[in-house]
Amino acid sequence: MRKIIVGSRRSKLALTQTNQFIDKLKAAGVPFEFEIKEIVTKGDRIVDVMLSKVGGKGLFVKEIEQALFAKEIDFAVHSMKDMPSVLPEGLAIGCIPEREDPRDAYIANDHVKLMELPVGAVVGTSSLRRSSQLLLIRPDLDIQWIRGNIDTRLAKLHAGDFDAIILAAAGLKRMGWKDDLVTEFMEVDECLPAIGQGALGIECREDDKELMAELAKLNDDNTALAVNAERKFLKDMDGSCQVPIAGYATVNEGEITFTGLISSPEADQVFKEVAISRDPIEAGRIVAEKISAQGGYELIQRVKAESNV
Ligand SMILES: NCc1[nH]cc(CCC(=O)O)c1CC(=O)O
Repeated sequence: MRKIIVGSRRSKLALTQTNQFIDKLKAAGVPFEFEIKEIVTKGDRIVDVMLSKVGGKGLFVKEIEQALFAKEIDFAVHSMKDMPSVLPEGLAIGCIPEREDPRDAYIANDHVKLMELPVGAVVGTSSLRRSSQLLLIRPDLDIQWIRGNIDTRLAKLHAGDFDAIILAAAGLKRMGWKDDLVTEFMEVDECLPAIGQGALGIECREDDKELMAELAKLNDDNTALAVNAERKFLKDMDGSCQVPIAGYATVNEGEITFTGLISSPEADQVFKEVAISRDPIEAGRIVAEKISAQGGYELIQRVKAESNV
């Protein structure tokens, strides 16, 4: 029986996601043995710098992709939202399993609701996407950067460093946290999720046909359609962590409804558009075109130029 080496970052969330996916493969009767090989990525080593300042998305995947090319590993389980919009030549997404909750979770000390926080309350997030959308609802909040894994962030919250924090619901649920930890789940129309949030992407070598065929068994067609629309938007907007970018698609009987958003970091300029199509690429492209036509593309270029000086 072929032994598949699975690469994983060594964070608790990454290892949990990897183990849960391997369990699903086993339950589907996939005829392989599995061994996990832990890989430390640049993103794991940088803890105190704002991610958007040090190069964004690629940080968590580069070392893993090198290990794939070197055949040290056969596949890796990524959070889709950490994956750049274009994969290197020779690598492929073997499957996109069913999506977890895509929403952001607002967690406050004493469960004080977002609209009931005192003026100037301190909210922790390290995501420009979350902070800019939060400022649209509560412009008075004092948003401060928070880094570290889920446990670290919760500890900082409970120690009183913050009045509230925002985390992805998917990470919390996969780690086994119960819903009562969360003060409010932010609905997607008030805080549009990150591209791919809640979804996993299984990355492998494109020429490993034997593995690709087995991975395909765990593909969730609707999640894949939705994520493809979201990632087309990301690609067309030339998205990077420097600009708040968000996107979320749902699929109903083959029809994809995709909403994309770009905003300035200060949230004084926000572009949000919707497209409906049966083709995910078209859905993503139309929203990107609409937003670009209104000045969204210039906004991205401006923010990029400013952050490079
Ligand atoms: N940015 C890190 C990251 N990448 C994926 C998740 C959670 C799981 C997911 O979104 O699929 C998280 C944590 C968070 O944003 O709270």
